[in-house]
Amino acid sequence: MNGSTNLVDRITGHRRMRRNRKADWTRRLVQENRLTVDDLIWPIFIVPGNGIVDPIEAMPGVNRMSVDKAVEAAKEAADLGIPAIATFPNIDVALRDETGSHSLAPDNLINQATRAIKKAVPHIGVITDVALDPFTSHGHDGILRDGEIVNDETVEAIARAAVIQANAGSDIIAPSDMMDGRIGAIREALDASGHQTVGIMSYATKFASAFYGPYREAIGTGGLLKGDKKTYYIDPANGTEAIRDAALDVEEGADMLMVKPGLAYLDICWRMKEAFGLPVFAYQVSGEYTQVKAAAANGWIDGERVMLETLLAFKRAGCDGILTYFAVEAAKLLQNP
Ligand SMILES: NCc1[nH]cc(CCC(=O)O)c1CC(=O)O
Repeated sequence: MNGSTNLVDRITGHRRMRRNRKADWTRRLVQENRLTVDDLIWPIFIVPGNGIVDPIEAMPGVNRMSVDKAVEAAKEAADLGIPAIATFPNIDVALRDETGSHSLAPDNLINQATRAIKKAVPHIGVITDVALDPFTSHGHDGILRDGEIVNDETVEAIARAAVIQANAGSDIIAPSDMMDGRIGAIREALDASGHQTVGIMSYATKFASAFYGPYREAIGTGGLLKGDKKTYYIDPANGTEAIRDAALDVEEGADMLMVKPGLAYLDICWRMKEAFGLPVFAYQVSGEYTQVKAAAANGWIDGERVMLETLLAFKRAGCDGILTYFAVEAAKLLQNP
């Protein structure tokens, strides 16, 4: 067939997308988004004790670590160039109560971990979640009174806990509880206590999702949680409501925004970035991690490629970075592809 007058040339008018895809070098030249180690935040789980590395069954490759081991992990992350870690505690059940009061203990597990990590690895960022769920006997993120998660009292407690976390050396406070008014209250409390440089990464749009299952096993709230979190997390059906919720956090002084879960909410990532221009992070949560690991373990997908593809998808969706349990694995691959 005559190449210049063939059917496809007539249809496309000689515009062929495949020219830019024809070789590795053209593909590299036109690549729009790149994943780098600077995009990664590594969430880790802390348990009491010493020398403990306790595998989490539903999250193959992820462990609960005692503070000394968490310090080693933070060193490894820093050596790989990972900018920040996010810590989550699994505290003794005996220390959990209706109001999550142990969140206010200056020497609780999360604050111990922050102190130890900042002392040993000062140049890695430490992001601490300030929600009450690791500390409540019912597994909810707030104070439970007469079957209701009470907003304003929870906000007061969270703002106090934020100051205590900042005193321990936390660089960024990340409230994941979705109470109304918490960002403004935390900002005021931090500023009033001299922590003007401590940032706030708001879990601005956190959805009432089924993807959090393995995390609840990891911090030991799975069996405790009564009911669900639908009175404070966002309905997965609602995108516009999510943007409005994030807008309030921006007004109240959030420095960074987060979307959680990640992959099922890429539209929200994009809309947040467009709407506010603030740094936007996606949290690729436990259930997302587990899906990839489980399918890969069965030989049904190429786990490494799927991992990198999902992480890159967050960049394409406008995210500035990703909280991911894959952080170390991805960082190693990015160093030595
Ligand atoms: N404040 C709760 C909290 N903090 C982190 C996660 C989930 C993280 C994950 O699934 O990886 C959750 C959700 C929940 O248990 O309801």
